[in-house]
Amino acid sequence: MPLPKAELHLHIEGTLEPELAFELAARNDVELPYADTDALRKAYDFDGLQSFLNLYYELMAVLRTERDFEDLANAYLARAAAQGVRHAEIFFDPQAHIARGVAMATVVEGLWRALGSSEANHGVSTRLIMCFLRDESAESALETLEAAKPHLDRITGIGLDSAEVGHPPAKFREVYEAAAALGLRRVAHAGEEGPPEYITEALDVLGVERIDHGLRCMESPELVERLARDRIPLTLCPLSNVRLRTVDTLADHPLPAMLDAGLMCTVNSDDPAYFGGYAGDNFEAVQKSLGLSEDRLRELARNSFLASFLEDDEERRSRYLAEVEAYEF
Ligand code: HPA
Ligand SMILES: [Zn+2]
Repeated sequence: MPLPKAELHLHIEGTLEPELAFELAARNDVELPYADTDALRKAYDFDGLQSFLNLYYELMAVLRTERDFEDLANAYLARAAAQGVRHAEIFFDPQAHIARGVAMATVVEGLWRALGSSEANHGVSTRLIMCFLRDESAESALETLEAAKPHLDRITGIGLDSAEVGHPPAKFREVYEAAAALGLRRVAHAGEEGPPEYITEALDVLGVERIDHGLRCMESPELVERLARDRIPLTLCPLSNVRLRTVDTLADHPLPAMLDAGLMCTVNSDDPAYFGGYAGDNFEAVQKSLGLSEDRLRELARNSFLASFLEDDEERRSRYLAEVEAYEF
């Protein structure tokens, strides 16, 4: 039995495996510019975030109907469950779909068909986090929040993703304030490719409760001290960092130094179909390459539940935490 864990950094569009991409392309009569799954997999050779994002947005063309989003989410939940994920807080990128003529309702209700029955079907509790694309305008983010208003019973929080450098968090101050007023939880990608200042800005200007990635905090001792003191969760994605060349190899990943510095780290998969592994694969990879002790692995699993948005279900959180403490390696 794998170590029980929560996944807090997972883009549902990044779980689109080549086989499902071709299945949906056939179903929706969409032509993909790749001969087959092998040819597509050969395109998974990224030299940074933008080269990945180009393919990530291109493949979304196959997602058209509620059923497509439902199938995508069910495929992820089944794989995640098999790797010990007991709770998943799932990002989605509505602007990337609305721009292609796919309505917010199609995306959210399609995902919900899988998420709403996930506990019964997969034994995984879920939350949905709507991300704004930071390389789109602040006005577009506000329009997206407006479009989401009929669906807020399905949506727990907001996030910020896509191309980071040149798009500082403060650009989205207004939409984060509006979302907070609606009772939405707030997270943001920061310090993946962007500088440590973006992490500080996400905390101070956007009021985020967790930082997605946050790797580059290690360049600022003052920031590390603050993040550790305030127990700000960082949702790290080790295999993603290697594939997007944020670190050279897994053995060079700063996770051990981050844990030693007292940072509240969690381990997640980001876009598992593209980066070579799901949540459990990421745990296994850091265990093997970084020699993390069982205590450290248990700490990472414990952190994932402590950092999750389960405040409305503390009984469940306690149950998950008890599973972590009782786990035998
Ligand atoms: O790793 C990522 N970083 C930024 N934006 C993203 N959108 C999907 N995955 C990512
Ligand atoms: Zn991400």
